[in-house]
Amino acid sequence: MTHMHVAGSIHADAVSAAPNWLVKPTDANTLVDGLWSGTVARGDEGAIRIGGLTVNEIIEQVGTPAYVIDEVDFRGRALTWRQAFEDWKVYYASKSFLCSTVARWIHDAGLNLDVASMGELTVALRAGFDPARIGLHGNNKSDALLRVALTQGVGRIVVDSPDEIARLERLTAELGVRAAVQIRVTTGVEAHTHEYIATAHEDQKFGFSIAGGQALVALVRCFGSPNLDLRGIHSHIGSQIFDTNGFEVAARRTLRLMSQFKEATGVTLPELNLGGGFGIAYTIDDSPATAQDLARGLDEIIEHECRAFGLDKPILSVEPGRSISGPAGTALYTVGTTKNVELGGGQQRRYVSVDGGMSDNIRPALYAAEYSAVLANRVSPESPVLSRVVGLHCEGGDILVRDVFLPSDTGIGDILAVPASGAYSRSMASNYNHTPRPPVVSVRDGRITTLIRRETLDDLLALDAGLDDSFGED
Ligand SMILES: Cc1ncc(COP(=O)(O)O)c(C=O)c1O
Ligand SMILES: N[C@@H](CCCC[NH3+])C(=O)O
Repeated sequence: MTHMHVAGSIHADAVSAAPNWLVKPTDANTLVDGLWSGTVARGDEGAIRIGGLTVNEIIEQVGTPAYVIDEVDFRGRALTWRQAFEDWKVYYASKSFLCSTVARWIHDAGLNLDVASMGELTVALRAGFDPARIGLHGNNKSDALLRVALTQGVGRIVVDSPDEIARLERLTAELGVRAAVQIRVTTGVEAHTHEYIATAHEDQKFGFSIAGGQALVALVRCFGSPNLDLRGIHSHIGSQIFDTNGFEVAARRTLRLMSQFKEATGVTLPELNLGGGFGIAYTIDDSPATAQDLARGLDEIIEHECRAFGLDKPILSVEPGRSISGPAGTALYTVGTTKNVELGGGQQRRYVSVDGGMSDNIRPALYAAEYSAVLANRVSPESPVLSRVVGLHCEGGDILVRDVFLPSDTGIGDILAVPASGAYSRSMASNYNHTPRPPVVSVRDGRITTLIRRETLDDLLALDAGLDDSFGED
């Protein structure tokens, strides 16, 4: 199995060599392979085209900032994951991006769906997603959420704590139903990613510890519980991970736990879910594995470990989110102001302010995540200069792209395109500074479809219970 570099597009102290995206390119207009969704290319007129439309045509209809999903790319990726992991169940992690249309695309492609809140579950059910193909996550699921899951027939509930086991026992008895459950375990794997998105080390909130013994206790307790149908184990080690060693260690530790459970009860657990977290390319330094390579590698690991523990191969699942939705999305912004800052030693940095910012992409501020950007509405013959793409919010840390070379004449009214913006951008967007959230549109064969409309100031004002309705009227 391939062993990739660690940290990917997230700044980590461990990254020592200067990243390639800090090397001045000969032509800043080039669209680097691997960063853009499938139909993106520069048209003859120089503007970027997505789904058969130039960005100029797209923004004429939807404005900026906007998230643009390349429908063919998104649906193609979903299908690729399902085909690559053919004997596995593939759950699309809806937290990366969900709306009713996306839920239907995922359903049509034959994938299952991972939801982690009442909101995500509600969108999925309202979109008509088969509840039996939904897995429910969360470290603090409320009675109300569990009730909906149990009454609607959600396929798997991934149990995260002893309190939740008790809650499920009470609710299943009350409702007269059984719940198919997996136990979320922490494997102690230190995933090589930003600490905020690593989830399998011991000192964090998710799951039952294998090393501490709580995971085995939880499994045995659920096994003995008449209304709980214990199906297996769930492990998720973190997100934006390139180094597959972590999955290997997690597989070994979860299978060892399965063999301990077999020793204790005589029963082989039928299912193992290895979670998501597979890295994607945000900059030219990221080289993610293909779904086919990942499937082959994970299969080999599981088969090897099952032989070693004398276990039958369980029914396996993965839960990719970012690797399906991320590369399919491009964010478009309009440049509003620029300024040059002297860095010393004759160096300059050009600040390029756009009409969005940390409210539509919090990842750079939250994880020091790196992104790329290009001038999208035209090509420029001017020399590339070191630039920083910043937003319009009242924060010095309101950075969208920390370091990028843009043509020196990039200026007011130009459009910037940021690739790999389909995951955890809209889904983590906020209304900071009372900023309405951008729309999400899909494009395909020259046609634009609104998936989520642009929020308006009226949407925001409607929540303000203290406002006089007649404000602004004559
Ligand atoms: C339980 C679980 N499954 C799947 C995912 C999807 O992760 P990613 O979008 O990085 O593939 C996450 C998010 O990290 C998660 O918490
Ligand atoms: N939100 C994170 C991923 C982790 C979320 C799920 N555990 C990101 O943007 O990378």
